[in-house]
This record gives sequence, structure tokens and C-alpha cells, in this order.
Amino acid sequence: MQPLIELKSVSKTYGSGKKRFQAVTDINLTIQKGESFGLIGESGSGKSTLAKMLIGLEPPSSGTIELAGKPLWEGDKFKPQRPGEMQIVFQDPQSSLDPRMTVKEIILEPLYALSAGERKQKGSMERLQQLITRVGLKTDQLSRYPHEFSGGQRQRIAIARALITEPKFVILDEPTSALDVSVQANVLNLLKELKHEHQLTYLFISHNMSVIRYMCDQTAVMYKGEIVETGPIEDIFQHPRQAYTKTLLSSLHPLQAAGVNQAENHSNELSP
Ligand SMILES: Nc1ncnc2c1ncn2[C@@H]1O[C@H](COP(=O)(O)OP(=O)(O)OP(=O)(O)O)[C@@H](O)[C@H]1O
Repeated sequence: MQPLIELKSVSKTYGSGKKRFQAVTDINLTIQKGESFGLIGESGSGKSTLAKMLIGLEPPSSGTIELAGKPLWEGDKFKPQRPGEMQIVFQDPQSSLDPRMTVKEIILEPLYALSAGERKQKGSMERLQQLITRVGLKTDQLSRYPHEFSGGQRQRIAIARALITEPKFVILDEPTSALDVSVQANVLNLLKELKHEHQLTYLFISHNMSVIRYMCDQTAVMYKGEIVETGPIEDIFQHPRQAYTKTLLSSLHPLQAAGVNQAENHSNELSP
């Protein structure tokens, strides 16, 4: 079966001369359609750099990235087959939502990358109302501005924005780490339901092993720009092979390490 996403020998170097810094080194990764693929690693390990190369914000320095068998980059030019096919939800909805735009404008904005016909069809008022209601907000909130919402509600707006183009692949870059613990599990559960309803494929980035375990089927562990371990999440959780993965696991709360997942326990919280 052809993978949805395939990275072959992908590296990324920032800067040049004395400021040259290799953030990502020789990454090989495949994500199958329908998978929820976790990417875990400490701060600075290169997770966001990988996400930026996938979404078109940073070109790889070498290697190839393919979506459904088609290269996403031609040199420094990002050339997705269908704009809007991939979307991203960033960590901090405070900075990722334009404070001068209404919720309606924010959610509709990704449609400007599409053709006029598609924009009309996907941006209908009926669709917008369905989407805003589905993420847990009210239709009369469409005319409000981001500052009028809580952190969790803002992340729900960001999720609606990501779904408006009907993407196949969604990158979730630490989508709950900036949120109050009391709302983290609600947002994770919403993301799980939406994945099922829209047949999405996720790349879920986190530094939190228990969140990755709750959300993902497969995972890769990143350390200093390299993938040091990859496989089914339960295998990695039960039988970590690399010293770094063992360290990540040993930093977990004892209940989480024992497999008692607080989100599944409906406690509404996930420990950081
Ligand atoms: N534009 C840039 N110019 C130079 N160095 C950069 C740039 N962006 C990232 N880096 C460096 O690359 C490394 C990887 O950063 P990256 O943001 O990908 O890590 P991360 O794992 O996502 O970290 P975090 O969890 O803190 O977001 C870091 O050392 C960072 O300082």
C-alpha cells in the first residue's frame, strides 16, 4: 500500500558559516493513510522543523518529501497537488489566530488558496455553521474576535479552520500543551472524534508520552534532529529499545507509566 506521507533522507540546515545549524538529520519516515502518527522528543529536537517542511514553511536542505507518491517540494518551491490538502494546528492559539479577524474570517481564510468554485462550495454558510457547532462553539460566535474566547475555545476555532478545506492530512503541533489541564482532554477527545468522522491522517507532535499514547497508533522518537526509534506506540511504551526513550518514559507519572490513562478514565485531565 502506498503511504500517504513519505520522507526519504530528509535533512534541514539553518543558517550558514559559523551560524550553520543542522536541525534535522537524515529522516526516513512513512505515515499510512488513516494513521495517527506520533512524533515525540524534547524541546529543540527538530519536531517543528519537520512539521514546517511538511506544511510548506521551510524547504528541506536535502532529501524528498512525498504526499500520496507526489513530491511536495521542487527545490525551494512548495508544490502540493491540491492546495488545502494538508493543514496544521499550532500549539498556541493566542498567537496563531489573527486578533483583527472575526472567527468567521479566520475559519474561511484557508479557502483563499483554493479555486473560486471550491471556495464557494466549501465556504457556504451552512458548512461554516455545521463546522463551528461541531467543534463545540455557537453560530452566533462567528462574528466575535479571538480575544473574546478562552484558550480551549480558541484552539477549537483553529481546529475548525484546519478542517474547512477538507484536508487529508493534519499536523497537530503540540495542540494542547498551551491549554489549561482542565480542558486538554476535551480537546484531545474532539480531535479523536474528528479524525474518525473526516477519515483524517494525523501527525501528532508532542513532548508528552502519555498524550502520544492516548492519541496515536504509531510513533517516532526524535532526539537531536534524528529519529532514534519508531514503531507501534504500545511496543515502544512496553519495550523501549533506546536509552533516550527509556528516559522519556521514566519521567512519566507512575499511574501513566502503569498504563492508567487519565483521559480514558474521564478525569478530564492529562498530567503534563
Ligand atoms: N529559523 C531557524 N534558524 C536557526 N535555527 C533554528 C531555526 N528554527 C529552529 N532552529 C533550531 O533548530 C533546532 C530544532 O528546533 P525545532 O523548533 O524544530 O525543535 P522542536 O523539537 O520543535 O522544539 P520545541 O518542542 O521547543 O518546539 C533548535 O535548536 C532550534 O533552535
